[in-house]
Amino acid sequence: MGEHMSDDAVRLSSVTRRHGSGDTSVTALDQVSLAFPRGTFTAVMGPSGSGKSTLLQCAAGLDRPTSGSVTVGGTELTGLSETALTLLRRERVGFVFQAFNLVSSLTAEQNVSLPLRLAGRRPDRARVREVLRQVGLGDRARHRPTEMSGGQQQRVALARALITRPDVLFGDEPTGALDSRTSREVLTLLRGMVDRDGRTVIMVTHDPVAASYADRVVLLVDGRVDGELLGAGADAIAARLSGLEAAPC
Ligand SMILES: Nc1ncnc2c1ncn2[C@@H]1O[C@H](COP(=O)(O)OP(=O)(O)OP(=O)(O)O)[C@@H](O)[C@H]1O
Repeated sequence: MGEHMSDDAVRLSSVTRRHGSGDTSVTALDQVSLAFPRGTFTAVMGPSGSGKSTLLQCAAGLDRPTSGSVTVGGTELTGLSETALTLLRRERVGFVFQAFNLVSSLTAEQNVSLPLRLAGRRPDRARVREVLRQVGLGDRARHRPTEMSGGQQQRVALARALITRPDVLFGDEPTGALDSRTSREVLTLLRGMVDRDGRTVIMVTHDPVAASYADRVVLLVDGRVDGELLGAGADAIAARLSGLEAAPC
């Protein structure tokens, strides 16, 4: 198979990430193997400190595993130079965070164009407008973040993440700062990107309602995969999580 022919947008094989050394070392991820097939929406959940952010960071090439391997769109990240990793993150990976991280002095359109400019590419105005239309902000292209609601700002961040047509979109608590109605709007957009456009979404969340929009919930406990829920509703997810939180250490 050619390197872009993989059915998995992201794959982790026996990924271990240890911080520090000796007695004080912390194993944030312990032999984690997971595949994220193209065109699927996965939520990553687990108690605080279970390794969710570390998983996301390793999967996105922002952090390097101590051992094991990660592939994004069929490209093996182990052994890539910092420059190659930076390029990969710029072109093949999209991010949305809890804090929208928009540049306040720039309009929506300029914020969305930014990843292309950083990559030294000339932004195609029609494409920028098209992506803004896809997130329902076709009429806000000239607005600055301060002139928009939280939900609108997160949709600009989504458009910015999608402008390079990434292999995978990562969300670290993307609805954490939004009220429940606005969260639902953003989650419905993410769901639509997977269903309509075949995109791949991997999202860390603490919210069972947000996780219920995913096809699959991966549960982490102490840096290990503790199980998965497929097509589960918010109540079933909440029940499973409360079982984890109550478990003795
Ligand atoms: N840079 C670091 N140095 C030392 N330990 C770290 C570092 N980053 C993470 N850890 C530890 O690794 C473990 C996993 O952390 P991680 O942030 O991935 O968990 P999390 O599930 O995302 O937690 P939360 O839900 O609280 O954000 C924790 O014990 C954490 O203290």
